[in-house]
Amino acid sequence: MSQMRLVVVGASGRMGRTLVRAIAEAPDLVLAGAVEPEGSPHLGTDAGVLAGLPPLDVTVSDDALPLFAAAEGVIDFTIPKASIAFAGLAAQARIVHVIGTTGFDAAEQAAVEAAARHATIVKSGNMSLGVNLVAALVKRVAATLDDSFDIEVLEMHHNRKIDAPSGTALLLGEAAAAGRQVALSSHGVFERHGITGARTPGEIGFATLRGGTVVGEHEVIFAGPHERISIGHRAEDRMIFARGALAAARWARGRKPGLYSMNDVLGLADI
Ligand SMILES: NC(=O)C1=CN([C@@H]2O[C@H](COP(=O)(O)OP(=O)(O)OC[C@H]3O[C@@H](n4cnc5c(N)ncnc54)[C@H](O)[C@@H]3O)[C@@H](O)[C@H]2O)C=CC1
Ligand SMILES: O=C(O)C1=N[C@H](C(=O)O)C[C@H](O)C1
Repeated sequence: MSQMRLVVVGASGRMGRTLVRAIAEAPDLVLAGAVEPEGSPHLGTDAGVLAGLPPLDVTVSDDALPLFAAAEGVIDFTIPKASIAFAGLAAQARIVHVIGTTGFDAAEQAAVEAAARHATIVKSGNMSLGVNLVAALVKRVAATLDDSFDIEVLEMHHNRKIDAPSGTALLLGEAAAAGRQVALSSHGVFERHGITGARTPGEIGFATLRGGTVVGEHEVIFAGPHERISIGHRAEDRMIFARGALAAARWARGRKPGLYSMNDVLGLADI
């Protein structure tokens, strides 16, 4: 099979630069374009140089559509508003769209779902094998334990992160809720402050920490009577997310339109 031509949007971001390096090291993939928004100081710069590599002869552009039209996939770790716009363009160009962006509200998530009627989209709050395996374990443990075990989801990230709780924390909360056969929307507790009253059985609590350069740490605690189970994951390098996103693009190539997750890519759905 020929090399898969990929466009990286948000190419100057922390993940964008990591993705450019990950594509450069993959013999079956080629960087076909790099996009940043209008006004970015990086427009016109070589995407390889931006990522700390020798030049790749791909300059950063703010004109996504012609690049999408000449590619087979777009890898997108940007912001929700941009990802929705890119979903429309990817559908128009009939290319694979891998979305790693987090922080979507309900309306934005609905817009992605609508785009997936015409586009092949893989979207996940965390593209790493490790976190998706942890999510499968969390679902299993939550299904096994009753409400006498309180579930709390903890996360810590670097001080530049703009959304909370993290996409991964929500993914793990959804896994716990699915195991318990409840909706996260009715059982999730995202803030505690002041005289909150005692914990309601069945709550799924979230706690967010921000500081320094932490790549991403998550822990799900099942706190029961006189014992506590803790399942966690520590990301040590953004390359785990980038390689996961590239695996998603390869998997999605040639698949019919729809909204897929990393469970589909990794074959973890039934664990
Ligand atoms: N699903 C996963 O495995 C992971 C998801 N993320 C998520 O990816 C997103 C990006 O994270 P970082 O790279 O750390 O952020 P960042 O702020 O370093 O990079 C975001 C980039 O997107 C660009 N951007 C914004 N609007 C754009 C537009 N309209 N067109 C083109 N580019 C645009 C920005 O200029 C910036 O370069 C966040 O939502 C984060 O939570 C991050 C790591 C892993
Ligand atoms: O913003 C980040 O950095 C990360 N975002 C994702 C999230 O919101 O969970 C994934 C990873 O933890 C890093």
